[in-house]
Parts: sequence; structure tokens; C-alpha cells
Amino acid sequence: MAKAKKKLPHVNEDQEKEPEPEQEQEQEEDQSFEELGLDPRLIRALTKKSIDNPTPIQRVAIPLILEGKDVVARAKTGSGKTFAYVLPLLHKLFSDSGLKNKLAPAAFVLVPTRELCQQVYSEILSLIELCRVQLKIIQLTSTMSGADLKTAMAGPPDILVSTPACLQSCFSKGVLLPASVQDSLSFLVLDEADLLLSYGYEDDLKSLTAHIPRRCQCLLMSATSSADVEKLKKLILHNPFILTLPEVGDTKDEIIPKNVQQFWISCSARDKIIYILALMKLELVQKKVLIFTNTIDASFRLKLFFEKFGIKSAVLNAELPQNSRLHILEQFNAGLFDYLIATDDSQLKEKEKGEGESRVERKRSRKHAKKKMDSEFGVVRGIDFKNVHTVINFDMPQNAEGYVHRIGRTGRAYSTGASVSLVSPEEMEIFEEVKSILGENENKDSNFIAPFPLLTKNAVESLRYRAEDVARSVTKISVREARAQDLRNEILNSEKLKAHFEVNPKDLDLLKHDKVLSKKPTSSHLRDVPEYLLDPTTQEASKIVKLARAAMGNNNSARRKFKGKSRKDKDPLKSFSGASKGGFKGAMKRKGKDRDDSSRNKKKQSI
Ligand SMILES: Nc1ncnc2c1ncn2[C@@H]1O[C@H](COP(=O)(O)OP(=O)(O)OP(=O)(O)O)[C@@H](O)[C@H]1O
Repeated sequence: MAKAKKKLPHVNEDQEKEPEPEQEQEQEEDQSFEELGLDPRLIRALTKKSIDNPTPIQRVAIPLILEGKDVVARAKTGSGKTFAYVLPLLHKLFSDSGLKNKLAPAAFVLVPTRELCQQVYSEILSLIELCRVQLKIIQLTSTMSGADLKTAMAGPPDILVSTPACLQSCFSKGVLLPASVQDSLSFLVLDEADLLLSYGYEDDLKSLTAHIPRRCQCLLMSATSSADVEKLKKLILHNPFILTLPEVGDTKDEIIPKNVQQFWISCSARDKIIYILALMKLELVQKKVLIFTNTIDASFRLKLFFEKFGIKSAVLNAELPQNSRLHILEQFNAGLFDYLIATDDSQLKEKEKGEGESRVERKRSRKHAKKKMDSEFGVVRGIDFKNVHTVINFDMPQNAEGYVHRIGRTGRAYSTGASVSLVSPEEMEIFEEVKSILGENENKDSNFIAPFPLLTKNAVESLRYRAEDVARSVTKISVREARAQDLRNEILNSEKLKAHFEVNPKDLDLLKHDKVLSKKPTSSHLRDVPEYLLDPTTQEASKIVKLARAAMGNNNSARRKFKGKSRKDKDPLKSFSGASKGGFKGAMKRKGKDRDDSSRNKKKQSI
């Protein structure tokens, strides 16, 4: 049977001065990993991971990388860029007979944050283990002493995963010798390249260029295109092939994956807390939910606020010890809790310099080293959060790029997802910027971020009294105490219990990250929203969301994800109109009636 043809990523060989127009390549849509020419051991390992078919970026990048080309791959968040370089890299290392004689690693994989280091390291290690090949991979962290670095580098490893700063410190401490690197290095990967410069690694990368041998194959992976990516491309790559997914592509509307539905709610900064309570308590968003704040205090305020309503959540921020951050990510990914409140580290750097720095961090000596270390904390960007269905921007990010990366934490590997941004009048400017990079125009004939349809004013108002009352009880002092308490817990988790959990990895309960921090017990009457406070329209919407969640189940198998069909048809926000009587519009028409009902409710609101 003839295979379907489909437009695949644009490919063009970079012309240093005047890039040629990108040519479209027609390739077979259903090309398998075997057809891409990958080592059978890798294919078997992928099958064990339930990964059967390459994603579009993998279909185009893998053959080019196997041919030895330098490649710049630009593809949406969650489109499978990691395997796009890891698979051909491993394929080549499997057949490199000269590895044993090398005095330095054959491959450097550079990423902007320690979390990404861990993620990429685990991904590669698991493939190596599944393939049962003798390749050594290590990851470096900036907390490693010179002696630890030396031990790690003994051998030497075949693949080194690191941040540029750590790698640079290996050179400056003499753990890596330029001559050995010149001899050994065959691959350099810059992953999440669009973030590397914004994390402050420009100088480290510039110094690194002197050590990269001319024959070294360089790969640059990125979710967005930016001046930074151009700069890096010029700095490191020789005459690369530029790959751009057409579905990501050149048109602005395709920056966010199509399988992610974006919504917004206009409200005052003060009312955000009521709106987010309504979204969660009335179950209008699907779990798991990742909530972004711009400051650590805001995340603790939210956590304490949620606790009062019986909603358990965990916080994730750059202040926490690294072990804890990794563990929180692991547990969230494993589904041990449903709500994670993450403080966007780029915001942290801007806003909380000094304030967000723990005493532990402050003790760390050299000014330069500290600067590097701060820049290695990154808890939200590029991280492969598993099965996050909803991203909520409690605070809007400070720039449009931040928006793209945050929203990219859902809809991974083409699964469905949704985002809801709470936008206050003060944040309208950034919201307009986001809309404009997504391609919305003044004529409003394109609407990428729609007003959130499932929450009526009545529903919000009926929660106002309780929400404001509880919000008042979350004082600055209680936030400060909770933050300190959490840090103490996590340091304890991270340091004292580390050894125990290495031996007893199943004792997860002791390491709960969604522990209640509030000193006062949660009042049981706040756990459930009484029937008389429920707005009928929103209640109906909530039922549909629950039904849709049940219909979608937990089966997010990769096999289905990459068959090319998103499951939009089962998405509550899409299917609401079909499922509810008269559809969503019908429900909204009935709002008039609901308003009458709500006046009845209001009488009972004196709780
Ligand atoms: N061919 C494939 N089939 C099914 N799942 C895949 C495939 N390739 C990758 N994945 C899965 O898709 C998810 C996203 O992949 P990955 O983290 O590489 O995305 P990304 O493009 O690097 O995203 P970001 O830019 O946000 O870092 C991962 O969970 C990965 O295991």
C-alpha cells in the first residue's frame, strides 16, 4: 500500500551570508525507525519504551545527523527533540571502535539547567542500559568538588552531560585537558539552545569554542527561534542544516502545539485567588495541573490558601535543594500528587535576587561561582513534565518566550492539553505581546487564546466571601514561616534521608512534598463547596469536564500519541457544546435563569 506523503520539516543548508529560501522536502509520513537506519538495539529499546514511530522532527533530523551533518533543529516544545539527537548519537557511538583509546569524552551534551542535565542523563542512560552496550555516561553538577569531578571523569566517560558552566570549570580545574578534548570530541550538542544564553552561559560557551575540534559534529536543538539561537549558531556550528517543522514553523500561530487549547480570564490581581479557587474547586480544569507564579512567596501563599480548602499541592522553586527538586519532579511525574505550584526561575532571577536566596546558598563563597550556580537552577523550562493536562498562569510570565515555554509543559508528545492564564489589567501589556507573537491580529480574525468559557460570574461571586476570608488568614508571617518550614523539610529530605532512600527507594511516604504546611488545621466546612453555592451553569460544565476526564482515562501511551491524531474530540472544552443540553452556548443562554437562581443563593451566602 502506498504510504501517505506529507510535508515534513523544512530543510535548508545554511548559507552564512544570505540564507537560501528553505526548501520543502516531501518525505514518507509513516517512515519507521528501521527505515531511518538506526541500530536494531536502539529500536528494540524504543519498543520497550512503547515508542514505535518517529516524530516529524526525528524523521528528518536522524538521517542528517547519521550522515554527519551539523544540524539546527527548531521544533515545538514536546515534539521529541531529545531523541532526535540522542538516537543518532548513540548509534554512532555504538559503532565507534576508537572509543577505548580516547582520553576525553566523545560527546558533550550541554543544557541550561541541572534539572535538564538529570533528565537528559536519565533518558540516555536508560537507552544505554536497554541496549546493553558498554558506554559510560556521566552528568556534572556545579556542587561537585574538584576531586569529585576528577573521579567522574576518570575512564573517561563516553558522554558527558553538563551545563556550560560546569564544563568550563572542568577545563579551568585541569580535569579536562584541551589537547585530549581536541583528540576525542566528536559530538557537541546544545540542547534547549534558546535558553542557554538567557541563563548566562555566553562567556562559558565562547571559551568552549576554542576547544572544539573542527571535525566535531555540532547539533543545536531549540523550541523557539531567537537572536540568541542565531548567535549560538554562528558561534559554534559550521554550515549547518536548518530544520524547521512546518507545523511549528514559520507561521506565528504554530508556536504553541495545536493540541493545546489556550484560554484566558480577565480579572483583577486581587481576584485571581478567587478565580483559581473556582477553577480547581469546581473542577473546571483537568488534572494534573501545573501552576506558575512569579515569586516564591506567591507560591506559598497559594499553597496555604489551597490547604484551607483541602486541596493538597506541592511547590517547586529554585530555592529548594537540588535533590528535593528532582524528587518533586519525579513524584509529580509519577502521579503522586496532582497540583504543582512552580515558581518560574527566570522571573525569580529578575524579581527575587537576594530575597529568594537561601542561607545555604548565601554561604557558597565566590561571587562568580554563585552567579553561575543561580543560573543553573531551572525548574520549569524544557522539563518533560509527564501528563500535565492543564497549565495555569497565576502570574503572567514577563515575556512571550516565557509564555511559550510554560505552556509547552502540557501537550507533550501531541497529547491534549489546556492552559488558562489569569490576566490582570497590569499584565495586559505582556498579554498583548504574547497574542501578537502567536499571530493574533487587531482585526481579531484569529483568536489563539480564547476567553475561558466554563466559569460564570455567578460561580465566582458565590465563592468570593469564603475565598477572601481565607485569603486574609494567609498572612505574610504565615507565608514566611511556611516557606522556611518547607525549606527545612526539604533540606532534611535532601541531605539526611538521602542515604536511606538510596537503600529503600520505596519509602516514598516519608518524602512527601505535598505535606500540609499550615499550622492551623483545615476547617472541614471549607473542603466542599455546599450545593447552594454552586452556580448551575458552571456545575454543568464541571460534570462535562469530569466525564471527559473519565473518557480520556490515563492511557497516554506513546503509541497513540504519535499516530498523528490528537484527541481533541474528547476534550471537554471542545466537546462541551455537544454534551450539554443545548451545548455550551445553550448553557450560557440559560445564564439569565441562573442569575435568578443565584439571587436565591446569595441569601444563603452568610456562611
Ligand atoms: N517518537 C516518539 N514517540 C512517542 N513519544 C515520544 C517520541 N519521541 C519522544 N517522545 C516523548 O515525548 C515527550 C517529549 O519529548 P522531548 O522532551 O524530547 O520534547 P522536546 O521537543 O525536547 O520538548 P521541549 O522543547 O519542551 O524540551 C517525552 O516524554 C518523550 O519520551
